[in-house]
Amino acid sequence: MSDIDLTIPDRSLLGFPVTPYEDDGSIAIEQLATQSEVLLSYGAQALFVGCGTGEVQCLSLDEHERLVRGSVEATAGRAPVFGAAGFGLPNAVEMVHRAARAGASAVLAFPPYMSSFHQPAVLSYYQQLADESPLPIVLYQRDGIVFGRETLLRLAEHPRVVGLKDGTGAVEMLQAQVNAIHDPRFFFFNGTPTAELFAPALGSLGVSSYSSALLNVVPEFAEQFNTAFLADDTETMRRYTTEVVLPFVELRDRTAGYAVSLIKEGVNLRGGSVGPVRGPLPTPTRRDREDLRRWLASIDLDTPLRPKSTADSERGGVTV
Ligand SMILES: O=C([O-])C(=O)C[C@H](O)[C@@H](O)C(=O)[O-]
Repeated sequence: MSDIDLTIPDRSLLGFPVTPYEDDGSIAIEQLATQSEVLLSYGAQALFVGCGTGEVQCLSLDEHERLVRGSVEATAGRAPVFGAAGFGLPNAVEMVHRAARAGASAVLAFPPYMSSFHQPAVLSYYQQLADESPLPIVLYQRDGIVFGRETLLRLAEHPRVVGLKDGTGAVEMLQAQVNAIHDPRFFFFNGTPTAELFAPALGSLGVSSYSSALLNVVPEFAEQFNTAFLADDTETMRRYTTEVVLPFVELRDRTAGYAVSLIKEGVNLRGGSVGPVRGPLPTPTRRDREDLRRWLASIDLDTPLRPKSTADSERGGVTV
C-alpha cells in the first residue's frame, strides 16, 4: 500500500484518465505519463486510472496492474492514484491486490454487473470485498447498484470503506445518503457522466468534489469551470454549461458509450495519440468525429494538448 495521504479534500477536481494504447494495442506507458502531467497541471487532485473513462471493462488484469504501476510512477507522490476493482468478488479481490502491489492508494469498487438490487446481498458483497482488501475502497453507485440508507451506514462503518462515487445524479437519494453519514473521513463525490453538468446541483447538496472526463480533452476549460464552481459563480457556470458542456452532451448522447469514446477521440484530435477505444465501446462515426472537431474549434481548443506550464507559454486562455 502506498503511504500517500488519502485525504481527498472537499471541493476536489478528480482526474479519470483515458487508457492510451500503442499501435500494437499494448498500454502506452510514455503517453500515460504525458496525460498524468496534463491532468495534474490543470488541477486534478487524484487520478482514478483504468476506471470508467479508462475503459475498465476492456482491460485484462495484467493491463490494469500495468496502468496503475505506470501512473504511480508518473505521479511520483504528487497525488493519490486509485485503481479499479469489480466484476464479481474473486475478480474484484484479485484486482485490489494487484492495485496494492502496483502502489495504488485505494480502489474504486465497480458495481458487479448483472447483479441483483437486493440490499442485503449488496451489503454482503461489499463487506466481503472490504474484508479482503488491503486498500481503502470507494463505493460506486450507478445502473444496477445503488446503496440504501441502512446499507450505506453499515458499509461506512467498515474501516476500509472511505467514500462513495455517485454516478446517478439522483438528488433525493443522494441528499438522504449525505444526511445519513456524519463521518468526516467518508467522502462523497459527483461522478455522473460529464460531471460538470451536475456539479452546481450536487454541490448544493454538499457533494462538492467531482470527477471530470472533460479534464482529459479540454483541461483548460475544465479548470476554468472548476474555478467558477469553487467561487460559487453560478452565472459563469450557467454560461459555460450552455456554451460548452451542453453542446458536448448533445454529441455524447448520440450513441451509448460515447461518454468514453468521444473523450478519447477528443484527446486524439488534440494530438494526444491515445489510440482507439476497445470494443464494445463504439468507434465514433466520421460525422460525429467532425462535429467533435468543430466543438473543439468553437472554443479555440483544437490546439495540441500540453501540460499547463508549457501551454501557458505557447498560447492564451479559453475564449468562452
Ligand atoms: O469511472 C467513471 O465512471 C468515470 O470515468 C467518471 C467520469 O469522469 C465522469 O464523471 C464524467 O464523464 O465526467
